[in-house]
Amino acid sequence: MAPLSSAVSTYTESPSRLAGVLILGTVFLWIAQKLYHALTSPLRKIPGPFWSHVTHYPLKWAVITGRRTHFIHDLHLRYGSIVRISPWEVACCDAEAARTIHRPGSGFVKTKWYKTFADADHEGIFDMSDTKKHASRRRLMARAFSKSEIRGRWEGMVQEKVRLALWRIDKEVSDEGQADLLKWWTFMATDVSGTFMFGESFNMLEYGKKNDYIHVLENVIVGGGIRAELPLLCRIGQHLPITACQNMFNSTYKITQYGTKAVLNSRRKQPDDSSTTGPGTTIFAQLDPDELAHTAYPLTDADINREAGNFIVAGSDTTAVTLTYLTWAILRRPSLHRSLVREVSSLSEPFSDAVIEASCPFLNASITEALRLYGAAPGSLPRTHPTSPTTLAGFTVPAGVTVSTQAWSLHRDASAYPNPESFEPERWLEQQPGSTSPAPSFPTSATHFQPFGVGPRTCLGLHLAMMELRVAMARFLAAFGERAGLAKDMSDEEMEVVNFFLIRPKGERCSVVLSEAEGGMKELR
Ligand code: HEM
Repeated sequence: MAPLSSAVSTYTESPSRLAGVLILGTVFLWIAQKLYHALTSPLRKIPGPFWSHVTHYPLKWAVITGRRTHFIHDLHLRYGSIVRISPWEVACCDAEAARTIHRPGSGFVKTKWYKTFADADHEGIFDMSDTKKHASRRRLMARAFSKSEIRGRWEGMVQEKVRLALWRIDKEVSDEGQADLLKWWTFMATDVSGTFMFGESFNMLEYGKKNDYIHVLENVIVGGGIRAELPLLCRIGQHLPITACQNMFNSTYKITQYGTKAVLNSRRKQPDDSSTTGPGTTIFAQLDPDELAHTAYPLTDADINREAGNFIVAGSDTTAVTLTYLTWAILRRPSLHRSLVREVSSLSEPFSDAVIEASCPFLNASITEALRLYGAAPGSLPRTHPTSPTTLAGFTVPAGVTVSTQAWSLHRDASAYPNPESFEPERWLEQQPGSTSPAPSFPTSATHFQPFGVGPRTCLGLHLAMMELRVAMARFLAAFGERAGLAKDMSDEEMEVVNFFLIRPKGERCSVVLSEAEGGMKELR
């Protein structure tokens, strides 16, 4: 017994040695537990890098550095259409698997990632995981967000905001030599969203500079993306005495404050409740009256407040960023730019969204192509099946595991899109038999095209977003024609994509110039 008691007394008399032994012991147990998990995990047969068996930190690093979509895409290129990206998460880039996960009645639900992202004490349509409650909320909203209602009630407002944005772009070029499209498209989309959800424009286009609200909006998306993946980092950041951290991680409650306007304005009477023409007060004043009367989940003021916050976050930067990349991609290709100017100049004024959709095949194909390469929300859409294992791309994925699909990779699958990284609107044009002009084919149901998500959780604002993209791009081309071009100091590197749930250009701007030409800008204001 003597040697043992002397060993024990050596450690108790030397606290630093004892601490060393405890640390070594803890590290040993941690490694043993990780190895045990790696060797016994039901995910161990799914292809993936060795680290994915034991840690999620390489993935989390990609999140913090704004490269999550690229990181997962590289893993798909190396390991195939199904890949393990962390000890408990699997990514699929397989059209059939995407259908299995997202089809109605699949049993897959949104994971708690969405609740952490939304960071609200009251759930909304974006983060609901109860499928019955979600279906009821969608039915309530379906009529107000339908294409005919969106066009009938809101097109005039969208056309007006677009005109104002173009006028501001023209003026900024006159005053400063160039104009920042990312800024003006963001102001335009935010003013549209404000009027649509809250019944009041933020007047960003009139003020012409970022206000507190825009900063909140920028923070809420980046902060939400980081919070959802690294909650601990966010909890620490919230309490650090650093303004940038506090703004980033505490911004959700400010969005909710704006939501009270939506509640007040939605109570105002509609000019004409029954018709699908005429302006709206807010989108919440146009919900389906039958559903409102009979739903098992009535819409309270707190719900309206929450949904208004959801919609403004979901609907502003998404549209603005996609539109910025669309304009940039067109201006980089002079021959495409020329064709589009020609196509739009054949429209007679005042042309409507319906006319653009029906008469501008090249423009519609360019929008589709921009959504393929630069749709603003191309990242993982995490889902889980709470009760059953599922076979995906030939592998069994147990119940409770997070599975995700990312449009970024599906849209870059060379088997569906030859030369996938290249912006080629022509790939969406089909020659109709007997016709000399191309016709657009917008494959909304195609399994390899999911810029707005897919299945019952597909984007609610799709028709509003598409109308903004069409009207803004057509009016830009009509107003500036071939005078518009990228500023000389704009590099491709500045437009490289960074990804914090949504994507953004790395350089945070997209500057354009307008060359001198007879006549100046056409028909604005
Ligand atoms: C180009 C613009 C837009 C893009 C690329 C886009 C993309 C998406 C995507 C990919 C989803 C699916 C998210 C998921 O399944 O996890 C989604 C959902 C959603 N989007 Fe959009 N969106 C855009 C514009 C808008 C607009 C203008 C609104 C206006 C209200 C909006 C409202 C929503 C809502 C409420 C959801 C959640 C739907 C649900 O879970 O039932 N989006 N969007």
